[in-house]
Amino acid sequence: MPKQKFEPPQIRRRTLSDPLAAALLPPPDESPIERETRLKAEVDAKKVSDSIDEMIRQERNERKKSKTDVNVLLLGQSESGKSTTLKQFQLLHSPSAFHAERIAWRAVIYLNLVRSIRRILDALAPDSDTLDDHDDGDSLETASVIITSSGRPPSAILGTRVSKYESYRQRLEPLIELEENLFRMLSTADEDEATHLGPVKPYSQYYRAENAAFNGKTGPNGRPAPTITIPQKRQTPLSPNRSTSAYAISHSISNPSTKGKEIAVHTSMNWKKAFSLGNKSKSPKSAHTGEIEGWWEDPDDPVHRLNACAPAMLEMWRDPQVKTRLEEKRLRLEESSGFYLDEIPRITAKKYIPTDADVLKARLKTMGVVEYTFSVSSGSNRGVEWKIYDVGGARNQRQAWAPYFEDVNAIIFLAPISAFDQVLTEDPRVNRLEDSLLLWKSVVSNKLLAHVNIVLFLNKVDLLQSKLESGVKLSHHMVSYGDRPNDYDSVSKYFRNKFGVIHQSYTPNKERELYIHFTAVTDTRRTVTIISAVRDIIIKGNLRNMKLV
Ligand SMILES: Nc1nc2c(ncn2[C@@H]2O[C@H](COP(=O)(O)OP(=O)(O)OP(=O)(O)O)[C@@H](O)[C@H]2O)c(=O)[nH]1
Ligand SMILES: [Mg+2]
Repeated sequence: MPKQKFEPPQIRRRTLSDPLAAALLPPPDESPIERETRLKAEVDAKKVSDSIDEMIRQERNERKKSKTDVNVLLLGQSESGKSTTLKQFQLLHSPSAFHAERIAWRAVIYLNLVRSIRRILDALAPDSDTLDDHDDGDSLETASVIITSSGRPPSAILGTRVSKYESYRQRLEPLIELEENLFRMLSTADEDEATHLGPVKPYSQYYRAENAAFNGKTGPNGRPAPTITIPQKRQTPLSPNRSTSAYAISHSISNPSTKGKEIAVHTSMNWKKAFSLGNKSKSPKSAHTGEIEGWWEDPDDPVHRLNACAPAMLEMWRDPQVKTRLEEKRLRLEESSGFYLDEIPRITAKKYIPTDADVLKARLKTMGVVEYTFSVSSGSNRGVEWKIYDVGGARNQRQAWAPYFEDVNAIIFLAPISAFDQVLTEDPRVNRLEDSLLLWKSVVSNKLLAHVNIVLFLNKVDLLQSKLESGVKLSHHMVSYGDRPNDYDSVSKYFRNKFGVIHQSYTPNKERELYIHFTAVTDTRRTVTIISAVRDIIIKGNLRNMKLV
């Protein structure tokens, strides 16, 4: 090996070109005593400098340790249960605010019920046998439809005739008009609120347009203010007529050609006010005591129409021929707003006030991002400020997620494992479970999220259980399941393993622990326990990450 050349002049020249280095050079005529003094001064200066560095480091650590914010992002496909999870957090941490808002959900619950009725009528219609279920994107949203190779439910071709169909249709006709009217009312209840129809724009477009679509309104951190979307079958015109009662029925707005469109209602601070059915609605307390007149005194309130139609609704829902027909069409209304059908007399009562459970089950599609802040007043998490972000899970909403990845400390990912036999509303060619698995893979493999704690909620286990018990076979929809037993234990373990393996294989951080819970987030008792456990996991994970930084 050739000897390396030593070239001091060059080095010296380069060093001298650096004014700081030149200033630090010892004087050329330095005596030994001066040199000793200088070196000692240098050692002392280094000690001071090191102790300052140490102080800064300690201060930074302290600051991190006392940092009180925990940001949690709820992720998952549409209808996975994110907003329901958020409602559980609200119910647990701000129960009085949650109760105060129950009344505002009345309109949404009415809409959910009326939609179920319309879907039953659609399914009973004699000519519906000739329809391919995919024609109606709306019905795919929540109904479980098993698709055969021909693309049609197997028994839909030869179906039971419901002898009283025509009578039901006529008696329930007022509800179809009421549905349209409720949409119109919700979207115009507050004149100051921006309301818009049509497809949802990606996040970037909202940003670029400087929130033109939101009338210039922005949420915290300059991010677009959130909106909530109610899926609807028919689009209604948006010409508020403030001179008439908010509930007056218009017979001229029916427009079936626009079915499947969605209506978006702005959800800045006033959205719940907008949903409170006008200024006739009174607090639950006054409703009970009867001190003040309530909405039921208003002849135009939707409750009267619902109340009048209740006997027909009840009769239809209990009709054995209807049950058989729905089974034939494989329309599983219990997976969506169907649960209100079991409560028709209570929900259509004139003085109906939604219960906590009703609110938890009310379905409103999220558009944009909803933020909820709370702090815990006792226990080891005391003083910690939590921010939970609930995003829209539909495909056209997912661009809005990325800006939240930067500050997030933990993700709760929801995968509805009951959905193995369903397809996406936004793309009926895609199986919902497959979409969940792909989404899961992209979240766990994301490098930006490498040090973010992830908690997985395998959700809707109640529906999974009843689906399996009713005989729906997982292997018909996931060939890889093979001939394993079709019971809840085996199926749930299979899903747990499937999601676990994806995390293990794709996470950029092999140290990351994955926490998996089987959940039914509409069930408050079960969910409260899980939320407490999750809070502790997140706090511990956060502390661990701080020590690593
Ligand atoms: N039976 C049952 N229903 C559930 C469960 N979780 C959510 N739901 C219902 O499923 C529907 C959809 O839930 P959401 O919380 O609105 O879903 P999301 O993930 O917020 O949906 P997007 O806002 O569209 O992204 C609601 O009607 C919920 O009540 C569950 O575990 N069991
Ligand atoms: Mg939601």
